[in-house]
Amino acid sequence: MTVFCAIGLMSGTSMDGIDLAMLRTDGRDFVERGPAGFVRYEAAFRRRIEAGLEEAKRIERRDERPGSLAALERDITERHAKAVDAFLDSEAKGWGLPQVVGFHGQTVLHRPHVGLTVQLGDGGLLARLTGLPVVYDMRANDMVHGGQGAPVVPAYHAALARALPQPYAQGYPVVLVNIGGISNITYVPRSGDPVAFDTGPGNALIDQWVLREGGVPFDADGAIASEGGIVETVVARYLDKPFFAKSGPKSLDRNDFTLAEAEGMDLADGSRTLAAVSARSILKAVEHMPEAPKLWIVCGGGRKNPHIVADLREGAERAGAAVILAEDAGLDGDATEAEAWAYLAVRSLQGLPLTFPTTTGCREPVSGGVLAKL
Ligand SMILES: Nc1ncnc2c1ncn2[C@@H]1O[C@H](COP(=O)(O)OP(=O)(O)OP(=O)(O)O)[C@@H](O)[C@H]1O
Ligand SMILES: CC(=O)N[C@H]1[C@@H]2OC[C@@H](O2)[C@@H](O)[C@@H]1O[C@H](C)C(=O)O
Repeated sequence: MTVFCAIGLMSGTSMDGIDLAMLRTDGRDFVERGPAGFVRYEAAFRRRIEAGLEEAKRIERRDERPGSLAALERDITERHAKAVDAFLDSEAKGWGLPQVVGFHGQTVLHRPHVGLTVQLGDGGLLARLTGLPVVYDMRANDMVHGGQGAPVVPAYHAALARALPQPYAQGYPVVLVNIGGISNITYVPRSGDPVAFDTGPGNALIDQWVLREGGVPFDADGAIASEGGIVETVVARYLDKPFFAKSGPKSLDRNDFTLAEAEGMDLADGSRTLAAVSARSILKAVEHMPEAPKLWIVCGGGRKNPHIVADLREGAERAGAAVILAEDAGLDGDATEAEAWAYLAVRSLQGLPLTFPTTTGCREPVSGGVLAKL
């Protein structure tokens, strides 16, 4: 068994900043989780990325960088390099020098139906700036092989689910749910391949709503939603969308769901209603799972919105399943995606599959990623 020390970097669809995490892993069953960190983007930079999403709509070939996107890609990469340097000097000090960096970059466009996914992130530049080998562009090869290009985290979710501490190790099928800007699930049966897909909007609509209606970037601890109620007609409008009737594999672009269905509510009702949309769209995913899960493990920033978690718990418990937070299972729900990128980089170095027919719809299990050496 060859164990690598790897660092993973994730800038997700919430566009709130860079998550960093360190792992020692063989890219298979052995995973020793290390320190994690986060560098927040200031509001002006988040707005630049948002503007970048608009410009990216013109992209037809994935290497095109129209308008400000080339400059944005360089700035995103430089920020990742600074984040790595600071992380190695602080949280990760003493954990050893990583042998590889797994670099997600920032998704600015995702159109799986035409085989196009674009992550801003210059792996070669990051390798030069950090002095470390970098594995990047880990979605593209999956698309070349007929996959959705997302979600890619399930290989790591499955490794975590197979190493759960007692009493949770009895709980199969286990579902790991990531409530990020968009939510995605990985269904892990007692044996066999994981099943995965995106489930719908996570926090992105809530963030957009509270920014527009209240001038704040997110509904911290669900405080705004606590003042409001669920408008069921709005929930129904969202859940009636054809996306929810489709079975997986399926994946979303951040702009596939908008606030169009939410217009007319006041700030608090909107926040509460969109939290319900987030939870119920995750629960609807059960319709597309091979069996009803026994245990849900919640990762991602949305687990800090108590309304999302309460709604999810209520629905899951009604179906006889338990809902726990990542931390209850000894995990770090903020770091899971960054850890996954570290894990996937090690798998990429070894030529192991990153994705499977049951996770992205690729024709056969495929590896991926591009290695930028020094
Ligand atoms: N204390 C909190 N209370 C409520 N919501 C929170 C809190 N902290 C974070 N969030 C939500 O979590 C979001 C960030 O989540 P996360 O970091 O998991 O997303 P991401 O990694 O960008 O997304 P994705 O998984 O889609 O790539 C924030 O934008 C916010 O909406
Ligand atoms: C194209 C893209 O960046 N998709 C993200 C997004 O954020 C959550 C969900 O949609 C998931 O499919 C994916 O990220 C996770 C990390 C993944 O690939 O597993």
